[in-house]
Formats: sequence, structure tokens, C-alpha cells
Amino acid sequence: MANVLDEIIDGVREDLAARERLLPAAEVQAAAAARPAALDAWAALGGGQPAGELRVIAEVKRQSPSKGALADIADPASLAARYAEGGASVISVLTEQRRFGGSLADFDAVRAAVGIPLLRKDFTVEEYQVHEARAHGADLVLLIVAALDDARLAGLLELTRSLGMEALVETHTEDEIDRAAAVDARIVGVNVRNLKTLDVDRGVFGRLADRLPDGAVAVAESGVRGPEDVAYYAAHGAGAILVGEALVTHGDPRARIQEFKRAGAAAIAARPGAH
Ligand SMILES: O=P(O)(O)OC[C@@H](O)[C@@H](O)c1c[nH]c2ccccc12
Repeated sequence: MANVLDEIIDGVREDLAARERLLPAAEVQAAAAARPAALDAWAALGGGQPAGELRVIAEVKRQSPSKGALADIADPASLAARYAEGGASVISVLTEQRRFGGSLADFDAVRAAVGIPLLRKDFTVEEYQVHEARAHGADLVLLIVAALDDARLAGLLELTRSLGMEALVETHTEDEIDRAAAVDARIVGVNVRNLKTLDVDRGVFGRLADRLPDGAVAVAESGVRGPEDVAYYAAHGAGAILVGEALVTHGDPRARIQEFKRAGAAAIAARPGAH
């Protein structure tokens, strides 16, 4: 049953093996331990706070398996600086190379440019990648439930927290949400793009939102084209949105984030029972 997700992970494992030959696990662990403490991404995303604002996780995304090249990002650091000025709460930097055109060099450039929490966005399947994320100054890593069995999901989340980071735990089905809840995920994403087929169905968020664990930050991932999609996610309970394409293809991402935040806050204020 080959699907896109499995194919991507095969490539990720090959690239990972090559990096491990260059920098052994003990060295990457030492580099992680030497970093200043991670920033609190949970708090930045409104964790534990009353609903009001919609937080934006703005993504540095060069290309995707579904669409190919999205944007010629000559300077990821200045793009990230504009994201921060627009009011992004977290910046996501894709580091997967083969399908998304990302790199740890992009991550490093962004880390040097902004002081807000960063998500190292990759297909995390091995402990090495978690230490590596921290060694590069990440505050948040991505754990995709569909790519991990229960034991590995629990183990990677525990390691992430032991390094002072948090995880965005990504789901796409009811069963995956229950698996995320079972490991006490505190930041739970619903990706409306099915990573096995790449189909986007924004209604997935509305259908699954009620099942998200109480007290977790609910993140609507993918598929934001404009303020109407932001309002839809916010109306259905999103505390944060993760946006890539709509920002990297926009001429003024700073203004676009501000617009998304206004649309989100208005939809939250209009939720039944908001007053
Ligand atoms: O460009 P979009 O549709 O705004 O999507 C952003 C983000 O959700 C998407 O890049 C993403 C969500 N989950 C992932 C897992 C791996 C790689 C990429 C992703």
C-alpha cells in the first residue's frame, strides 16, 4: 500500500542516515543540550488562555508534493521577519528537502532572524531528528500520528518535552485524534490535507473539531486561501491556523497575517456562547 506519506518517509530516512554519518547521535545530543532553553510555544499559541485571539503559525514553504514550486524564497530570514511583524505567534520552517525543498539551512537563517517560537516542520520518525531540531534552536517539532505507531508517538513526545520543547501532534481522522489524546498531546492539529492522497477537504476540520481534547490548542492546518477559510476554522473552534501557500504567494504577507487575525478574532467573537 504505497502512498505519498510512505514514499516521503522513505526519502526522509535515507537523508537522515546520511546526516547521522556526518554528525553522530552523541554529538547532536550534546549540541542540543548546549542550547539556551526553548521558548514556550504552548503559551504563544494561547494555551490555557480564554478564547479571543486566533493565533497564526506562518510557514516558510518553497514547494509541495501536490503543487510543485510555490514561491522563489530568496531570503527566508526576511520572509520570517515579515511574518513576525504581521503578528505570527509561531513560524514553521519546512526542513524536508526532497518534496518540500526545505533545509536546516533555511531553519538556521530564520532562527537567526526572529525571536518568536519556531516549529521545525519535518517528518519526525527518529529520536535523532528531535535532538537535531533542538540543536538548531527549535521550540516545537511536528509529530504526524499517521506516520507513527503508539509507542513511537509516545516516546518521541516524551523526548521532545524532556528537551523543553512541545510538539504539534498532527491528525486527520477521529482515530488519530483519540491516539493524540491518549498520549496527552497539548497542541493538536487537524490537517485538512490527507497526506496519503494529498486531497484537501476543509470540512474535515469542522467534522472533527468537537472530538479534539479539552484544554488542547486546536490547530487547523492547510487549505487557507483567504479570510473566509480562516473564519470557517475559527468559527469551528480553531485556536490557531497553520498557513503556508497563501502567505508565500502573497505580495504582502505581513498585511495578510493581520487580515487573517482580524477575520479569526471576529469569528471567535461570533461563536455561540462567546458573550
Ligand atoms: O500551504 P498550506 O495549504 O497553507 O499548508 C500549510 C501546512 O499545513 C502544510 O504545509 C502541512 C501540514 N502538515 C504537513 C506535514 C508535512 C509537510 C507539510 C505539511
